[in-house]
Amino acid sequence: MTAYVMKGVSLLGAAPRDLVVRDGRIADEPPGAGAEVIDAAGLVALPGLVDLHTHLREPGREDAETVETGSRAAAAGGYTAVCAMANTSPVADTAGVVEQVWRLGREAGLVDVQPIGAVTVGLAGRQLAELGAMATSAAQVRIFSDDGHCVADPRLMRRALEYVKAFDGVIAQHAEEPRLTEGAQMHEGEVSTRLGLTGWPAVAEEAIIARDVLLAEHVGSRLHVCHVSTAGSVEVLRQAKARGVRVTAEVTPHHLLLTDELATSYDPVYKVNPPLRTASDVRALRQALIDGVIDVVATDHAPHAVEDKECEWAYARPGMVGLETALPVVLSVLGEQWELIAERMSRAPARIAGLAGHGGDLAAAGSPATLTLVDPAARRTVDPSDLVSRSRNTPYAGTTLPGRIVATFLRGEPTVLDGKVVR
Ligand SMILES: NC(=O)N[C@@H](CC(=O)O)C(=O)O
Ligand SMILES: [Zn+2]
Repeated sequence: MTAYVMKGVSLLGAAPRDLVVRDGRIADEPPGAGAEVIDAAGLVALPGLVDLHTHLREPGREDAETVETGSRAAAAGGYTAVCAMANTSPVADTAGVVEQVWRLGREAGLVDVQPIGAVTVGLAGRQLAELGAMATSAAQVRIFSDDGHCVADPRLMRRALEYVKAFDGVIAQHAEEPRLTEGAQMHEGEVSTRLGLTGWPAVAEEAIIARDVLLAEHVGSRLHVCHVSTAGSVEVLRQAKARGVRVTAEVTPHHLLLTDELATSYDPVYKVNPPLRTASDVRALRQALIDGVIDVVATDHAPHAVEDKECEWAYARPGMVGLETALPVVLSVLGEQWELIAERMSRAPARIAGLAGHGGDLAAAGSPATLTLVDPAARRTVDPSDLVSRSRNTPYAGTTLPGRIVATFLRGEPTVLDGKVVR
């Protein structure tokens, strides 16, 4: 195994030093002859990023993304682990499907692909899927989600929370009261009124989060809230956390940066679920991320084929790709707060997903060399045709963002060097 020495690298913004990688780990002895030298002057090393919410589309929509192409996009974005959402076709609601995704991830070998299992059979919200069989499968599923759909039935949600408590699993909820979002096309507010589009009200998210934190408190189980998008949701979470409820939450890069005003273009690239909200929601989400009311930035990378996006707004699928722009967007929002970025994009998601070997301390000799090197001084104008992902539905085309991922290492092996995916 090749040894590496990263010359003049800054660990989370600290003074420059040399970082030696040997036998897959951070070493505190000299690299020895034959080590590859990486000129890392001006670069910042972060623990490899971990995404709790990635749609890899395999099995079923390999024309939009595969485990392999999504893994490549993840590595290019500085990720070393991704949690693959269950809304594939067939749905990841059996041990067989989660094992298939897990095995495809291992074969691609670029990031650790941790499958998420469905909560209910076929995401239909009627009966619990075989959570135990998925947990004890080779994929060792710990996170369950019907993402794309809400587990709307409170009795099923309660039973799911009870079931996973035995193995310290977590239910990740897509919080959307379906009766309040029938026919919804965008955020319900001033802009939707102006455009005459059916609105998706903030309360449809907030009502489910309020219910679910109470259920999680009652059961004493772990709840994770996917893609929090409103200021009101932040307040519900703040109160629940203050009471000691075992709840964690994520926000997407796009909800930290973009607003519902973009819908005035009628360009479906801005159509996403939950929808882009208002500027005051964006402000509340940023503050919650800084405060820790929101634990994690998760991409909700949602690749879609051209025919599903380049059509009329009403017919377009919701979702945007995000793996390759997540860190640049977060840098543009938070600035170079490296400790905070490492916590919200690597350590906290690794803890929530139970991914040992991710979110480690790069200053500690013996830690896995699972890391990413970022050039914070570089700026990049996003060109959809440059994306590594198989899909092109980025809302940032033509936008200039700070930060470039120069290299990514998974257990001492480079997956990205000089900004290019190695394999
Ligand atoms: N976020 C989206 O707009 N779409 C996701 C599903 C989801 O995360 O709800 C998808 O699978 O395309
Ligand atoms: Zn969702």
